[in-house]
Amino acid sequence: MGILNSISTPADLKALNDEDLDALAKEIRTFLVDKVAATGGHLGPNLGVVELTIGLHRVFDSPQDPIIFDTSHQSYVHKILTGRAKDFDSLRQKDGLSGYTCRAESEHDWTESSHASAALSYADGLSKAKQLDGDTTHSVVAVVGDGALTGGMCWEALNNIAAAKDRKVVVVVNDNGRSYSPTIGGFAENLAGLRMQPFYDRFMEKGKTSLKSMGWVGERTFEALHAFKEGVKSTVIPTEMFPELGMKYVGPVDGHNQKAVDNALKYAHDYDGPIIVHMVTEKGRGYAPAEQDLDELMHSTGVIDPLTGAPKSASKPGWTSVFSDELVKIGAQNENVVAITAAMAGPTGLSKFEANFPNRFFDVGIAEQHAVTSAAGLALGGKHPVVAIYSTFLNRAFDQLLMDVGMLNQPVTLVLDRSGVTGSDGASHNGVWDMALTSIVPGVQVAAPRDEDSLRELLNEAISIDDGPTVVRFPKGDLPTPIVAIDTLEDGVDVLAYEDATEDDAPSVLIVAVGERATVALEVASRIKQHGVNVTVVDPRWIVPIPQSLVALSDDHDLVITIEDGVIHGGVGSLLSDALNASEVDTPRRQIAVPQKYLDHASRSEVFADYGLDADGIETTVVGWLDSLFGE
Ligand SMILES: Cc1ncc(C[n+]2csc(CCOP(=O)(O)OP(=O)(O)O)c2C)c(N)n1
Ligand SMILES: CC(=O)[C@@H](O)[C@H](O)COP(=O)(O)O
Ligand SMILES: [Mg+2]
Repeated sequence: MGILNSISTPADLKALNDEDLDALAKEIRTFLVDKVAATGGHLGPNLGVVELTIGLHRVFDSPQDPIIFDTSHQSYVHKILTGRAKDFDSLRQKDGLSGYTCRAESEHDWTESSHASAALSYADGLSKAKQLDGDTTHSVVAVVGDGALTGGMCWEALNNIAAAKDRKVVVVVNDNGRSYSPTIGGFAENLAGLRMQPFYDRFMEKGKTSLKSMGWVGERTFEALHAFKEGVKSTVIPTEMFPELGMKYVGPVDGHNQKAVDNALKYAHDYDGPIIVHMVTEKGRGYAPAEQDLDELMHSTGVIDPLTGAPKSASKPGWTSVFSDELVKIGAQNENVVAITAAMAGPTGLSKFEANFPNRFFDVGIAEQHAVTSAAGLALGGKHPVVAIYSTFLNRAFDQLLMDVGMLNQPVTLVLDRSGVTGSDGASHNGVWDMALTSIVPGVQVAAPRDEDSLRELLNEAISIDDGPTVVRFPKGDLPTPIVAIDTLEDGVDVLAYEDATEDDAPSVLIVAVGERATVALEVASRIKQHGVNVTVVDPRWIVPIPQSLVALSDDHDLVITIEDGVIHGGVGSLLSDALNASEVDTPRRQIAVPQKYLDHASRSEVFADYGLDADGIETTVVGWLDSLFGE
């Protein structure tokens, strides 16, 4: 690690010679494998941007030239080169290094949301601010993946960036042909065409003389052409791409040839206007287990053996695998059921459905807004679409749910994996907003399963509903121990427990447990009955609209507590309180929910402990309420 240890700021990169640069890239790859194998993280994406990121920090002067990473899961090399190599043992851990760019960590980090396709919009705005401040020398650089480029915001931004010929915005397309799986769609095919276009043919048409007349770029291209004929794909072609946008295009550049990378970025740095640099890279490059992971090229790994890439701990069947299995069963029985993913078939459990029903499976790219409204279109055509996306990414498609699906009462089922606190991916990945958001949609029905059986039941129930949108939400991770209801009320609410205090005429507490929170609710009930209260625990199963039996039950109790894994504002607790108000039921109500804030990264259990959302914390809070309400 001789060279890497000598790099503490990007300035240290500028003096390195070719040999040292080559050695540095090798050392960074070794470092990435060693560190990420131990912590888990986005190994594949970062192995693919080593030379690209070195080039960025050699050519541009961060942070005066802001560098914005789209999604920023591929910003580990950027962090290494900006003085944070020493922190990688704490990657994605509580109080440790974030897995995404983080302004609190460094002046070199500008953004923090891990939601894709936003970097170009940030860059457009930042460059406008610079222009207003009279800064016409610095560039704003946005690194965007081919996957993220399938997101609509990118094209909204490009439309604006391309129009401002006097703003130095450098769009670096990190084209590895992959989201998780191969990137799909017309644009992706276009990029692939460019990626595969043998530069050689094109130049031969143009004639070498014309190239030589093109000055520096022509000379470099001519040299590269000869290099390419020996199989090295590194060339710089200033051609028009995106003709409808009129943006200058440089590339395709071999994103692992440091000289070609530096040349292309230098050209972009010196170019007085908006420019696209198309870098062709390989996700997982240089680490055989990643290169051999043909499904996802180790897009995201848990803790692995660095030598073999094998997971250190076997994954247990989780919520996603149950959904995956049940949807295939439903698809076999109902040919109108179709499935949609936004570039995440594997992580959302749709791969089995795709394998079984390829014609009824649609991957729309990282395009959640399009996914939801195209689902409305499929529903208008008589299908029952199941849109499987992570809860946090539904935020992107709220208007589409509200106006394109809900207003037309279309039978679209949204299956929201990673609902609730996910933890290690930080604030923008917690799926804590979906209950507050979806419950706004008139006519929507939202279900929250507590275990495997209820997930299977509720998924079937949701897909059988054909007069409006339905939502099924479940958390990340392993399945809880099954919880069997001891009773079921007329509107489907499951009674999970009656815990009786020993004291006569003890106050009665109703706990409404939302989804997976049923497990902790039962634990809390068994504890608080020791404090002289009778406790009933129920699981609504369908949480929107609020089941009417909860209103009657609340009226029969001295205190009603909702426990949910979602933000407190607009969650089930709020909805139940609204329903009680509407029925003039004045039973005291309290909410155990995620606070209305952006939560720093930590494990799910650490976040729960920090915010009093684990059994101990909930018990403490509830006992406080009991004392203040019923204390002697
Ligand atoms: C709006 C949104 N949808 C989905 C994701 C999940 N996600 C994270 S990275 C990724 C693939 C990104 O592909 P690309 O932009 O090509 O970057 P690469 O990993 O190839 O470097 C996806 C789908 C996300 N972060 N944001
Ligand atoms: C960067 C991104 O959005 C995802 O790759 C994210 O890391 C989700 O990870 P899990 O699939 O482990 O929840
Ligand atoms: Mg990609």
